[in-house]
Order: sequence, then structure tokens, then C-alpha cells
Amino acid sequence: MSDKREDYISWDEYFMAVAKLAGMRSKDPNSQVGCCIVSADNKILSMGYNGFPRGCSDDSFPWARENPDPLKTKYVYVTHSELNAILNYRGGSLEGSKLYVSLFPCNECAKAIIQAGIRTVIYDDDKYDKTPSVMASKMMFQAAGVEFRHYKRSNRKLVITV
Ligand SMILES: O=c1ccn([C@H]2C[C@H](O)[C@@H](COP(=O)(O)O)O2)c(=O)[nH]1
Ligand SMILES: [Zn+2]
Repeated sequence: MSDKREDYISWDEYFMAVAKLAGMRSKDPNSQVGCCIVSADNKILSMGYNGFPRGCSDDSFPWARENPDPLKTKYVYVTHSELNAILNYRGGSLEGSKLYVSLFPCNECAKAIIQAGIRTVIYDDDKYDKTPSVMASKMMFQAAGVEFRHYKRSNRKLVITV
């Protein structure tokens, strides 16, 4: 008779939780986005979160969403979680991999995802779904044959004491 645990987390729970854990590193006060790239055989290849590029200090660059001067907003500086995860990968090709992300990718990330050869996107939040950026992402994914599916929340609470 097997003594195997039965309440272990699923692959989807595991990778989305890792993506969200990465997002907890973000200094963005409004949207903390995390990403986890996984091989076709379920090995974690890379992770990323939204943040300013190396050398661009969180103490000198702005996290504001709105300002009459665009140079005083975060948007022109922040590197998105998906791009960071792609750029953080040091192993060669991401061809055929899967990408878990806590927020649906914007059009710029969609381009990078497609060009990196990532084949599947599993996303959680889709709060910007009616924006031209996300609509463009979906059109590009469909044209490029990148599958995207909404993460089905189990609503399980995972408690980690650190
Ligand atoms: O594909 C994406 C889209 C957005 N992000 C990051 C970029 C920003 O830091 C936030 C969005 O900020 P809002 O205040 O919600 O406009 O999310 C990303 O990492 N990936
Ligand atoms: Zn993006």
C-alpha cells in the first residue's frame, strides 16, 4: 500500500505560485507582476518580475503612473516581468517552453514571447483585457500559434514561513 501524500500541489499551482512569488520582489506600488518560464517537461528555466533596469535605482526613478511629463512616470523605464524572465535565461533556447505570468502580457512582451519561441502562455489576471495593447497581444498570439489559457485558480492558500 502506498503512503503517498495526496494533497501535493499541481504543476499549474506550482508554476503560478513561483511566478507570483517572483512578483513579490517588485517595487511597483500598483501592479506587481511575476513570471516563470518552464520547459515542455516541467523544468523551471527562468523567472522575472517588473522592475527598473540594472543601475536605474528605485530611489531615483519614478514609480508614478501619471504625470504631465512622461519622463516622470514608470512606464518609460520599467522592464516587464516577461522580458526580464526571457533576458534572465542563460541556457540557450526557450523554443517550445511555457510561460506562467500573473498578468496578461502587453503587446511588447507578446512580441518578445513569440520571437523567443515560447509556445504557451498561462496567465492569471487579465485586468487590461480591453486595452489596445492586450488586444494586440491576443491577435499576435493567435497569428503566431502561441496558445494562451487562463489559469484556473484552485484558491488554495499556500503558506510559506521564511
Ligand atoms: O506585460 C506586462 C505588462 C505590464 N507589466 C508591468 C509594468 C508596470 O510595472 C505594471 C503595470 O502598471 P499599472 O500601474 O498597472 O499600469 O506592470 C509587466 O510586467 N508585464
Ligand atoms: Zn509587457
